Amino acid sequence: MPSKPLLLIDQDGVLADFDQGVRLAWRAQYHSEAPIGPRQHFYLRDDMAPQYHPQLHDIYTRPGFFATLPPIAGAVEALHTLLAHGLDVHICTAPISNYQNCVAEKFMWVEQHLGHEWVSRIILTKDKTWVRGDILIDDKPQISGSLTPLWTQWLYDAPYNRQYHDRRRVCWQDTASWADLLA
Ligand SMILES: Cc1cn([C@H]2C[C@H](OP(=O)(O)O)[C@@H](CO)O2)c(=O)[nH]c1=O
Ligand SMILES: [Mg+2]
Repeated sequence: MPSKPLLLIDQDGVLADFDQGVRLAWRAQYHSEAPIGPRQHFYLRDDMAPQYHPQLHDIYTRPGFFATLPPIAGAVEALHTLLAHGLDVHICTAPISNYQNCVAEKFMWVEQHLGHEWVSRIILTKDKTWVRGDILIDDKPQISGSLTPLWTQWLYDAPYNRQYHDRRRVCWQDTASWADLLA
């Protein structure tokens, strides 16, 4: 790794809490807990019975969902720290296929939580293997695409990826897990 690596940081599941956003929206609408089983799969729908899939889809495609996702604990502070240490930090995020609200709202989220100057650091792509970088911090355990990636993935810790032990694991609140980046 070069002394100042080019860093790609994923958005949902690393900066913005997609799962918690669904749980909050479900509670607000149905006045009950979201019927989500143990989190074992990356896609939330895979831990929900098929009968609930239309309601789940309705929640994460509706206006306001992506803009109002709560931040992951420690994420905003961590990104400011990384930038202050001179790292070239970019946010590398994929839109959902129903992009109508998601795309603009991902930008709004970054502006609101990180500041306007971070908007120009967003790289929006369906295929992260096309993006250059040294390290990609991402919660998705299997990232596929049409190229061989130039980056190495550090897995952002989540209940649905804990069965993977083949990569470095990062959690913002565990500062030792990313202290090497500041060295
Ligand atoms: C459908 C779904 C999408 N997402 C996020 C991941 C991607 O964003 P990101 O690349 O910022 O992590 C985006 C498109 O799949 O939506 C989840 O995190 N969980 C889900 O269940
Ligand atoms: Mg993600």
